[in-house]
Amino acid sequence: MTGKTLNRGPFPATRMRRMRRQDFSRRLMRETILTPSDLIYPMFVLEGKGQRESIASMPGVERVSLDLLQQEAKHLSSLGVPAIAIFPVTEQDKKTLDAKEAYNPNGLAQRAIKAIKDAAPEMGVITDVALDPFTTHGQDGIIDAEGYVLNDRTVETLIKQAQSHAEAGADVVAPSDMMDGRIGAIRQQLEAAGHINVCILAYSAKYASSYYGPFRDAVGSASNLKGGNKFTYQMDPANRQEALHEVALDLQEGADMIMIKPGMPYLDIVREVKDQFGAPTFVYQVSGEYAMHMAAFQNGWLDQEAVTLESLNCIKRAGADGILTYFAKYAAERLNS
Ligand SMILES: NCc1[nH]cc(CCC(=O)O)c1CC(=O)O
Ligand SMILES: [Mg+2]
Repeated sequence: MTGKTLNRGPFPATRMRRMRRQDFSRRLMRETILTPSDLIYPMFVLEGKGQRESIASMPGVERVSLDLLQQEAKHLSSLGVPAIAIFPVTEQDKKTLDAKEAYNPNGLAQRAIKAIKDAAPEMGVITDVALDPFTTHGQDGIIDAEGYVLNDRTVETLIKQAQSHAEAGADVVAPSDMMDGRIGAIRQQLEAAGHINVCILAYSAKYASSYYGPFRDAVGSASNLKGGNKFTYQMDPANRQEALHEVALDLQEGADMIMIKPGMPYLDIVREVKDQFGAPTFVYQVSGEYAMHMAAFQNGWLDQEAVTLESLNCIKRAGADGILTYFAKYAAERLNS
């Protein structure tokens, strides 16, 4: 090193740091701005009154009865969160092999829809169309003697479930089951029944992910599943082109919105789907993603506010028009403050 002069090279005409130097110019060049309007809050609902249960693997998330759901809906509405996605916790004795509780007009999900609409009519209500909360084995469909999930037999039941949600007042039905042809079948049924303005949010590229563990604890399907998996219908995490194929089919069949799930490990898929189709694209930051963030926050290893908002902002930057996240309420509170 001694005796050598520093070669500075040509004087830089472009200094990228000029625009980063002050807050005003950082704000002017910011490409992605997260707002409460980007967020959808998934909520677990329970029977009863004044009931509130915590979920060990999802600190800060609770299962709540319908009266508390109504209070939450009003609060979320005042924060500017546009929609709630509801997930019923079905009592064990209502689970059957044919999952008929899924389309009970007085079922918990159907009453939850009405409860939200009564309390906060402006709140968008999104329902989960899938059979796993209603089957004794925790699979998303009707099974044969070998335990294989039967596609067309399951779709027959999903149609009834979606229609019952529409009749209860759902704005959006969201099939999360990954049966083939269900979007077209549900669309046809809704049209025939006069529910022409009910939207379909298709979980189009839903991967067979191990990040769903805490959700299965939350809805109580983990114990029913008995260590089983969903590899015969959900997608292999190794696949990319298959996701594009799935999205293309769901859009052809009449989906209004499509979803990629999980979120953060799958943002390459989000970008590609958004670029290729340009349709309203949603991302589910799932229970396992929430759990690992919370574990780090609770240990003091990561800063909760900064990391939460960064994670959501990055999902939006990747191409999401909206994000289902258990951080929706927290993030909207932070964004409003
Ligand atoms: N139809 C089931 C369903 N709907 C939403 C989730 C997962 C959501 C999450 O992990 O937050 C799952 C779990 C699964 O497929 O087993
Ligand atoms: Mg499909």
